[in-house]
Amino acid sequence: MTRSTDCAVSGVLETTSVSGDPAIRLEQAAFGYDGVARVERLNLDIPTGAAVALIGPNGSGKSTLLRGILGLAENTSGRVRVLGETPERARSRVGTLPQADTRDTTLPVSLRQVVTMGLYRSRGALRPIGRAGRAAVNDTLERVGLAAFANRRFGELSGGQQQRGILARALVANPQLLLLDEPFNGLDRENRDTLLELVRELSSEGRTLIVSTHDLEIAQQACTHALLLSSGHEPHQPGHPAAFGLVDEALTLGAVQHAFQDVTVELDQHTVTTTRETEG
Ligand SMILES: Nc1ncnc2c1ncn2[C@@H]1O[C@H](COP(=O)(O)OP(=O)(O)OP(=O)(O)O)[C@@H](O)[C@H]1O
Repeated sequence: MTRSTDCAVSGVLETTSVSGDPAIRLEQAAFGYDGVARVERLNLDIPTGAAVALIGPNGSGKSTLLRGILGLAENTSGRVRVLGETPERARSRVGTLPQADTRDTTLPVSLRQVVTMGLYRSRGALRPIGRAGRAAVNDTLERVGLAAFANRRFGELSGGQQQRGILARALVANPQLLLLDEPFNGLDRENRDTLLELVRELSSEGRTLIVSTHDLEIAQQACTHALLLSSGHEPHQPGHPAAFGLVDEALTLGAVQHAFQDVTVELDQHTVTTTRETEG
């Protein structure tokens, strides 16, 4: 099936070919809060198995879009289908990694307990985890390289280890779709590379991922597709897509300039200082 994206930029990918059922279908969708759209004009299919870099300046609506896909931000207009269902019904099959600054690291819980929480979404908190659940927690901790830290208090782990622990929580229930909100923020080179490798692996297993990031190099290294959001050009105007498609085709200089406006961005390892454009 072929559908058109609602791209505001000429010269970027206008049409994306998609085969099979998309993991996410957005039809003129908008998401926001208290009846006010914060990101809009979303008209695209995210193919099953794609790893999508979600890129855009601060306030362009990346987190709001991810929350909308989870059914946690209002779908103020249009239609959204996630894994063939409404966001609320699909939620138990979706793993999430929220932004690091939204975490409470003061709670007296171990890393193992944090990862185990990832099983509650699909099973409910009252059902015992059982042997299979404990094995899933151990395997997932092994996978993210944190088996040796299982009983360590979560708040005592380094930022990079916490990030991998939260990823393990997202992975433990074997989700088909993963939404990672700025997972690379604040990571040193080693943790960044480990996480990059994990993202590639998860994608090669056929899972669909959306990874929000400010780093275009990460998008190019780990993702198949890119969705570039532009902030509204007037204050309080909702964000909207500037480009969507295969990563090399969507991340053109024109699309990046349109999305980032006055911000300095990195493109193909060269620093590009973009200038404000008026929308044509
Ligand atoms: N809970 C909320 N209630 C009302 N408005 C909100 C809420 N959360 C975010 N917003 C507003 O929605 C807009 C988009 O915010 P959002 O956090 O989705 O952007 P973002 O692209 O993820 O930004 P950043 O890169 O800074 O995380 C902003 O204007 C923000 O102030």
